[in-house]
Amino acid sequence: MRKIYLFDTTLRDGEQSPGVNLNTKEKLEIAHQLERLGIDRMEAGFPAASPGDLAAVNAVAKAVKNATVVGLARSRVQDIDAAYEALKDAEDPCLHLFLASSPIHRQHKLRMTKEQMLEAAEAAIKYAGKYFTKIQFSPEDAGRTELDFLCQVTDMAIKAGATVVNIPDTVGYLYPAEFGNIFKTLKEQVPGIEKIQLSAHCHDDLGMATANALAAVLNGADQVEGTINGIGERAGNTALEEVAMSLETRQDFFQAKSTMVLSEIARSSRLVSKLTGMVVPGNKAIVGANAFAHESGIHQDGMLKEKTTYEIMSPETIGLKESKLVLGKHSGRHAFREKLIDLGYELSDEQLNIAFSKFKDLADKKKEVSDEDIRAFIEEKIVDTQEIFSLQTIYVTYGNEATPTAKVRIVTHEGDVLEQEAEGNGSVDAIYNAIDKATGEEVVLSDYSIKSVTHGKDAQGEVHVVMSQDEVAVQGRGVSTDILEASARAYVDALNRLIEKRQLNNGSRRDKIGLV
Ligand SMILES: CC(=O)SCCNC(=O)CCNC(=O)[C@H](O)C(C)(C)COP(=O)(O)OP(=O)(O)OC[C@H]1O[C@@H](n2cnc3c(N)ncnc32)[C@H](O)[C@@H]1OP(=O)(O)O
Ligand SMILES: CC(C)C(=O)C(=O)O
Repeated sequence: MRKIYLFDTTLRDGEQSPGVNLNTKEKLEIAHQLERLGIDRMEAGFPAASPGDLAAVNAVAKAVKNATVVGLARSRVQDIDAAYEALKDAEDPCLHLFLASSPIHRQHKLRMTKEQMLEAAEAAIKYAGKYFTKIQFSPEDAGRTELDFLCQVTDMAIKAGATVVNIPDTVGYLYPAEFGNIFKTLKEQVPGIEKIQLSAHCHDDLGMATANALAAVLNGADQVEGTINGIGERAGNTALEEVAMSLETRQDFFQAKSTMVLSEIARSSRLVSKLTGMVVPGNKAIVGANAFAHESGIHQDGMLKEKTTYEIMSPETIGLKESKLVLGKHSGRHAFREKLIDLGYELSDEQLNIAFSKFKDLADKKKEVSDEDIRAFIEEKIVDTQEIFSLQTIYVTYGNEATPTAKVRIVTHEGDVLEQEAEGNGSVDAIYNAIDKATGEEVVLSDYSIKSVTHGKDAQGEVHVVMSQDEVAVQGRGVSTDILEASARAYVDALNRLIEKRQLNNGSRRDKIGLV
């Protein structure tokens, strides 16, 4: 197996993400985590950018013992001097020099001819050779550079003393076959190429940063550059966790490996996200919240039977506890039953069917059904199988200048339909008056409270009521994504408990119910 060196530039190119600014303490925290992650080389910053960055690179250079610490510099004396100042205390320092080689950059940005570019880069590499034994040279925008000129640049860099030549697809322009071909060509055509390491630095403008880096590996690259979570200038860089997991998962194909400590991936991702403020998208490969989550019934059933049906990697490998089966509107009975068992509910098949249809109703209203949601409706509905009254529909008319009215339809356990309409001093009061009229019950409501049991905009509201009749007091509870529905359910629940109690004491008073 060939070893692929990992060069992390979270602290340099990653920090170039708009809005990201890491202070020395934060850079040190990430640097230490990168050491735990087993990164070979880490680019700590661009010392000539500011005194603050010079100090931060210096702090990382002093602190890091298990990786090469790299500083970036333009091909200018003052940048190289600043980098030397920053890296002089490192155990294993490396200078990263760059100068653009593409026609667009030569003509418009540097205003240099090919010859001037070659001369300036050569002079810089030679000057840096006085201070550094490890020098990486990058022809910026190599991806859009004439291939024969890129061979010339690489040849010059090797002869001037570079130890690594890094090929950047600076603007994420190339396709994997094209990028791979650059490495193949350099390997075939540049004399002495075997004396140095070749490296790939890709950007994700067309979503191909990882694919391009892996194409480079297949064509002889020794090193891949990237960042944690793929952060970086514009659309970002190759995500190193994607490269390491690709090499691990498809060893059969790549015949190469990295020494990344895979179980530190999740922790590294969380730390970088926290300190940079860059949220990891849920669907991000490897480290997104959904990368090991399954929502649909058929997938969940497959996962419960054999995980490899829908997972090519295991979450434990990257330091996560386990895969998640997320309950939502696409979930099926297998996953639902498993969740109930996890939550400590053992239901009969009949109860499971009732609960499953309740769950589907709720899932139609909510994006994701949480454990609290399930507990709420299981405790509300399954425990209470004896329903004298069940609420079928409510309609409420409300306007701040009109009297609220409510119309309810209730079905009794014998199948009778009770429908009534009433006014009230508020929507809830109107609902309760309509239920009283429909059921014929005379009760005193002594308490009403409402709270949210789940989170977010589609949270479920839980209503508690306390009512009494002839000195018998009961509580009722109702849960719904709609607070008026939760209020109605709590009231009907309390009525059912009241009647149950009364039946136990006195026998049935169904004669009082006003049927429609
Ligand atoms: C592809 C990459 O990611 S490269 C790294 C990009 N990162 C950064 O730029 C972050 C740090 N940069 C900075 O803080 C500033 O740009 C500095 C301190 C480096 C330079 O600032 P300034 O001196 O004000 O120059 P400014 O950034 O406006 O312009 C860049 C100059 O460097 C030149 N330049 C660009 N790249 C190189 C290079 N590799 N070698 C030599 N000169 C270069 C430009 O042609 C331009 O020169 P000019 O002033 O003669 O026209
Ligand atoms: C400095 C170089 C390697 C760079 O960041 C790029 O070209 O994207």
